[in-house]
Amino acid sequence: MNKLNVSIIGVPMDHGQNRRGVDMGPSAIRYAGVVERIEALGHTVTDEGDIQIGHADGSIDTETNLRNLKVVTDATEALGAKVFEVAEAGNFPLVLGGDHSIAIGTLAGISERHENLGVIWYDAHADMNTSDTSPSGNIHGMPLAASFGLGHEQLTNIRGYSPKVKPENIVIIGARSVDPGERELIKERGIRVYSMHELDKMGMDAVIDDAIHYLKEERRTDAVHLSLDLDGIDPMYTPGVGTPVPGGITYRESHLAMELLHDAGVITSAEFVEVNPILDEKNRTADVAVALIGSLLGEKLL
Ligand SMILES: NC(=[NH2+])NCCC[C@H](N)C(=O)O
Ligand SMILES: [Mn+2]
Ligand SMILES: [Mn+2]
Repeated sequence: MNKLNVSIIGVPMDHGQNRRGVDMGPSAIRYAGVVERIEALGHTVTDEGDIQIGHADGSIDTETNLRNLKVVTDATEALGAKVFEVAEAGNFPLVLGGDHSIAIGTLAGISERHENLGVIWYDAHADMNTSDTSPSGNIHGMPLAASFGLGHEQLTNIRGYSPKVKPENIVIIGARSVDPGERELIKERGIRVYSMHELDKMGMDAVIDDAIHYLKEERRTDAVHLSLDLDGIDPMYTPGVGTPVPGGITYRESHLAMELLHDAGVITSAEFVEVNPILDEKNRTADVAVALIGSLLGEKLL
């Protein structure tokens, strides 16, 4: 099997939403043994440490309807630079969140190196709001829209270019909570969504197969980023998330998904986000994140 040089980048940020504690996600995932788990598979791991995150007061700006815009912009800019640097060096970027707003930075760093990036968004949510449609002002509900160029200019223009991805190169898996503005965008931009409905009908095996075929054969993407929000999984397995939605993907289905993605060899970068140790039970959610990272990077029973 292909051995990787994995670069771990922690992003202890909780300013993209309003439940404190998700900034401790990177420590919890490290504590759950992520480095050892990856090294045991024969990969080399460099822990690049954490991106510096500023302070913010948590208020929503009345003019922009955005919470903590400045600090999120600064953090995603710094993350984008780091991701670009490690990817340029030939390493596999593995970003640990932190709330999902950090994906704005990850995608900014990754996409700069690719003509036709694909994205798999494993999430209960579509994260496709803009400041105009957001019910919360929370930037963690906006990274996908920002990455295809919609929303506040400071969010769309990280690293000085926009858009980062084509909407047709995005696949969402696990959606079950979608806001009205997001629903419109999904239809209008032709974004491929495997909601819980499709997952139940087709099964995870066929969903991943279909998604890979779509991204590689139809869309001809030259790299695929996996953005995995732990709330995509059912909260009975991952209680430590800020916006849990019942009726989610199971633990077993999620492992199968990671194994199939590994076997297909399509994923070129990944991030695991929204682990909130304050809301968790005995670090279970971080343990699931580490186990899924193991499967994604080649762990097998026998
Ligand atoms: N990354 C997440 N957990 N996002 C949750 C977003 C929830 C809701 N759609 C919002 O815009 O506020
Ligand atoms: Mn989510
Ligand atoms: Mn999300």
